[in-house]
Amino acid sequence: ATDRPTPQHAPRAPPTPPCDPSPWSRRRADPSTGIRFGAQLVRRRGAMGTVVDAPAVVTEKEVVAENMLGDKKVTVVFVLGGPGSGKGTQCSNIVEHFGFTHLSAGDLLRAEIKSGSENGTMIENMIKEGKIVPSEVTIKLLQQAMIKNENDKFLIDGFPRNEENRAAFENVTKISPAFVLFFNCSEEEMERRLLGRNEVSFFTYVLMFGLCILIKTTLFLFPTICIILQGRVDDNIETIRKRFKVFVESSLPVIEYYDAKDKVKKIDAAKPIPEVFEDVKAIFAPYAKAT
Ligand SMILES: Nc1ncnc2c1ncn2[C@@H]1O[C@H](COP(=O)(O)OP(=O)(O)OP(=O)(O)O)[C@@H](O)[C@H]1O
Ligand SMILES: Nc1ccn([C@H]2C[C@H](O)[C@@H](COP(=O)(O)O)O2)c(=O)n1
Repeated sequence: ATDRPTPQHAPRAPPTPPCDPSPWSRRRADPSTGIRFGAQLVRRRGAMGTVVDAPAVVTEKEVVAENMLGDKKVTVVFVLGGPGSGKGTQCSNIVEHFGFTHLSAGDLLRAEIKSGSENGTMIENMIKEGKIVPSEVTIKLLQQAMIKNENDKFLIDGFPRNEENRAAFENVTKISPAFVLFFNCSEEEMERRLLGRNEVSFFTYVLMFGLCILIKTTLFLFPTICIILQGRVDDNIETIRKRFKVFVESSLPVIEYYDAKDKVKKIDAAKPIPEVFEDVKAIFAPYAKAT
């Protein structure tokens, strides 16, 4: 054997076969969403033997134009920040003033649990543990929601939560965000807000019980009302602490990734709601609705 260096135009080795055929490896169109995938994602063994999603070799023909969802051109803003930093609150204001559609990844996952889908139990357990649901599940829900909606401007709230979310979304949809709105807030303040979100006074329970007696449906209605009043299953101190840890370890690196691309617009989210919205408004001014 000779010691000659490999010529630069040497034929490439064939791509490694996927070690786990997953929904990602389907090409062209996903029948349930009708979306043409611009890149194929396959499961490969990465460093240290971990399974990672990596784009496979794609031919030029298959590459879909940037920010096209099927045949639709879309503007996407990722809304990120710690749990309880006020993302949902401000998204409602942005929807009202700037005509965006709000898609909360957490809300879509909670709706999936309620729908009784086959993934429901897995999603519920992961949310209770404060963990991040596998990207393929969340991305599929986001894609379906964007396709169903006629709007072309979307606020994607609480996504991408980790590097896997980010890379998979970009690879599958070919969409990159116009910018990332980042709500910066201390853990003490976020904890106070989250615990407050689940607080329902004893008086409210008594009032509801009284109402149920009045309309003579205590047996069926009151337990249902209690479940609704109980609020989110993950707004308890134990899960909140886990969510903070996941945010620091997994979500902050995503914000740093976009920051390095100069795409992050950081908001001081510790201020009162109207003041935070003043800062948000300044950022969204270019998207003002024509009157
Ligand atoms: N600037 C603010 N000052 C005080 N309270 C706020 C502020 N913004 C939001 N809140 C309150 O904090 C709680 C959490 O807000 P919100 O649901 O908008 O946060 P979030 O970031 O979407 O949370 P999560 O990530 O858990 O979904 C709510 O009860 C909301 O009314
Ligand atoms: N990209 C996402 C977004 C949310 N989840 C799960 C895990 C979160 O704790 C939970 C609630 O989300 P929130 O409403 O606080 O944004 O939903 C996920 O796994 N992946």
